[in-house]
Amino acid sequence: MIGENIVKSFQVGHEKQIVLDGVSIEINEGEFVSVMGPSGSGKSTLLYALSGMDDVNGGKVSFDGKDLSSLSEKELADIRRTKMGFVFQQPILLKNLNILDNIILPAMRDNRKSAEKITEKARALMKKVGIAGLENRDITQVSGGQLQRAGICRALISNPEIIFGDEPTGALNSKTAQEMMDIISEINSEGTAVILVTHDAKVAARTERIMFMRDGKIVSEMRLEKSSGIDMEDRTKKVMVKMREIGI
Ligand SMILES: Nc1ncnc2c1ncn2[C@@H]1O[C@H](COP(=O)(O)OP(=O)(O)OP(=O)(O)O)[C@@H](O)[C@H]1O
Repeated sequence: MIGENIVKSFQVGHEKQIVLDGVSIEINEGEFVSVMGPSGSGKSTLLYALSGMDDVNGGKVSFDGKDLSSLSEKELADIRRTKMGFVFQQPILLKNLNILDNIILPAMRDNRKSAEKITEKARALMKKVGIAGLENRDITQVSGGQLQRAGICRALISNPEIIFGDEPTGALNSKTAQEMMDIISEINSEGTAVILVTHDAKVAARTERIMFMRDGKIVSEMRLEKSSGIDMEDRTKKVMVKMREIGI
């Protein structure tokens, strides 16, 4: 996925507010990237631009060699549904469906797959993230951490190439957040690229590359090794030093 010189502005009253001011970013296959920066620096807007959820005012976003702006609404929706997965701070699940039906919903629109196969996959994912047995629960009958795990299963049901996470651990306590990061790291180690926005140095320290944003620009970048077997405390400290250095 390549974003070249992305510009995004919003009209607020008579004023035009530039929120992304020429951002270029490349995410390689299977990479694990995070975006940090002060509130309002444009992190979520960048995720929306890269995933085609929002159009851009300048520059170009390409995915699998295709310029997103050249695609029809349907082509774009198909790419989002089959190649991209989304995890938000609060999972967007439907109230009138149980957990299992919420997870399988995006894949049920794919005519090439049988409902049985999709359900099988959903059950395997639920087991993997530790929520097996909650299939028939209503979304109001599970904890925040369990709901977030269901959101991850839903994001993974179509085997996406990339997962976009907008503060995926933001609403969780620190223990559950780390468990969630274990799951996301495992998904990444199996080949899915991940880009996530976070305020948490501990979360960013789990990734391989951190992009730091300020006022709609990427102002710095930090590379870390693949995280397995590395002292996370030391890694987190390094991220915090960098944050302090650039004033975040
Ligand atoms: N639809 C919109 N209309 C007008 N302004 C918007 C819109 N969406 C975002 N903005 C503005 O763009 C700026 C960047 O917002 P964005 O949500 O990308 O920031 P962020 O870095 O993700 O912040 P946070 O860490 O608080 O979530 C903010 O000033 C916000 O008010």
